[in-house]
Amino acid sequence: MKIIGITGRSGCGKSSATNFLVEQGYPCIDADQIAREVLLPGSVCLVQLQSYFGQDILEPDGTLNRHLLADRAFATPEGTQRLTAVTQPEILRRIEDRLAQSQKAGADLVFVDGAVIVGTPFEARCDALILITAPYETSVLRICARDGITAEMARRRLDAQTSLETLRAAATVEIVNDGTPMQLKDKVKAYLTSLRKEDHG
Ligand SMILES: CC(C)(COP(=O)(O)OP(=O)(O)OC[C@H]1O[C@@H](n2cnc3c(N)ncnc32)[C@H](O)[C@@H]1O)[C@@H](O)C(=O)NCCC(=O)NCCS
Ligand SMILES: Nc1ncnc2c1ncn2[C@@H]1O[C@H](COP(=O)(O)OP(=O)(O)OP(=O)(O)O)[C@@H](O)[C@H]1O
Repeated sequence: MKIIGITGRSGCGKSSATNFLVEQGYPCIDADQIAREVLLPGSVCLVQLQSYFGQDILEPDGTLNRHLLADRAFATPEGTQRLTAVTQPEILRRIEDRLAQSQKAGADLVFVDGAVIVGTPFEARCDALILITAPYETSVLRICARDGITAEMARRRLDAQTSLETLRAAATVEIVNDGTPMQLKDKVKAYLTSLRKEDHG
């Protein structure tokens, strides 16, 4: 079974590309969705995050205040590293569980969408890595529109993430999402065609 990672910095269009692949019937594992499951009320990871980022990141009912944690964790590269160190082992374990299920179901190809693949042990599990990119200020505008945060917060989020140079060095292919959503779909389609050619040639 071939594993293809889809990565890129915040707001580049990973989810948009993955949604298209799901529409086309490809099995996709969403690492952000798994990350949400890992931080449900009562999880051990939440307790560890609280001790570093503050007791108030949890609401009185035990749910995570995602905005507050994001503000604190993405404020510095160290904070982002700490967030990753706490959550990543459990996220990777759950991704492996889902991959095993896909393999059992007879899938020959699985896509894994994750902002944090490069530099993790999961990078070596990927047979290919698609990097989605968009111009910096385009990403800022898209993040602000989607999440209702200020441009300053969006830039901070981007600046705390793995550099584009590092991501490019690890990627098999780069898809530049600087046009319309339709153009992004066309680029993903072209990649799928090249993949089929590779498999049959
Ligand atoms: C801090 C949290 C709660 C903020 O949630 P919120 O809903 O506000 O934002 P969202 O999850 O959409 O993340 C915003 C952007 O930051 C990226 N991001 C999330 N965590 C990290 C991280 N540890 N390092 C770098 N980028 C990250 C996301 O993929 C996305 O591009 C959330 O990002 C989180 O739980 N992060 C830790 C888990 C993780 O590492 N997720 C990435 C899995 S691939
Ligand atoms: N080509 C495009 N033109 C206009 N808007 C776009 C385009 N691609 C994506 N978007 C929008 O930009 C926002 C960010 O895209 P998306 O959520 O796919 O990025 P992402 O890489 O998954 O982000 P994150 O890692 O922050 O979750 C979304 O609201 C999406 O609808």
